[in-house]
Amino acid sequence: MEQSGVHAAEAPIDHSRATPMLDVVGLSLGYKTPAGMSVAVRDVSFSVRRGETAILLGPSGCGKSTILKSVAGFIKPLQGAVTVANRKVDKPGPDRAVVFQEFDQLFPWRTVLDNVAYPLRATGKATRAEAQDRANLWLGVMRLEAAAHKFPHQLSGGMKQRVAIARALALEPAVLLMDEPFGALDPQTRLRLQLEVIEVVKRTAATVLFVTHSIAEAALVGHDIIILDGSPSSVASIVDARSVCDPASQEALEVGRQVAQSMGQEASHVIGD
Ligand SMILES: Nc1ncnc2c1ncn2[C@@H]1O[C@H](COP(=O)(O)OP(=O)(O)OP(=O)(O)O)[C@@H](O)[C@H]1O
Repeated sequence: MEQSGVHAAEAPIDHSRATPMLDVVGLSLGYKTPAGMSVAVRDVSFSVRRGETAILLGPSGCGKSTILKSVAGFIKPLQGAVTVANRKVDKPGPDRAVVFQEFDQLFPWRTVLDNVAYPLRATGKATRAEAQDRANLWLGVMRLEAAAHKFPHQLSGGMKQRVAIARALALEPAVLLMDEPFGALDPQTRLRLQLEVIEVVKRTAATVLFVTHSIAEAALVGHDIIILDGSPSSVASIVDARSVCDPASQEALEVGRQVAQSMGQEASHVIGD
């Protein structure tokens, strides 16, 4: 999103000219275990263009979160590299912000406003007054003005996730990383938040890497759907979902079918996932 803020990219993005913001090249990742190195991901390559959302999709345990953590800088590659805006990632940094699935990722002792403002001050991105202004702005974007002075325990799960998203976006990261952010929500709230995130991503030209194991969510939220398979996993295929605007549309069904086929699943699974 780079210094754009909310005002930035209200103009539509010309995707044909969009350049990669995130590049993952030949990435292999693993975990040290008592029995030796356990390789989780092998030779994964993909890129995410500026202002677009890429989905990591695949069965449980295929390495989606592992890749996301590596992009965040928490896990070092065994091989290959991650670059964000042409800078190699070797540790966590302010150019990447992460939203997790868990509702308890907020500071319980801080108000909603302060949850969003505090990281801006702590990272030196803003003075106290600027941080408050920016936090108020982003609470507005996520329709949370009325909750500004509440504490996390007074919020619903969906509201907590919206605060976590506002907090991440307020940092104006080059890449926003989302690890199943709506996985613990009821279907109705989940759909509402999916549509809100799509709208905010469009307005702010955020570049997003989004983990899910829902085909329907992938088809709705993503521009590209990166399908992982195998053990250790690698990229099985990448499906273009740019045609999908409505979860109930023919286009959504068609993309869902393509994805299901790549994952070796029955197309009927798509509708109910
Ligand atoms: N800390 C760890 N130590 C050892 N192995 C791990 C660790 N974390 C994950 N793994 C293993 O790495 C592989 C990939 O896990 P990961 O959590 O990235 O998968 P995932 O696709 O995100 O799964 P899910 O959809 O269930 O969240 C799995 O085999 C998992 O058991």
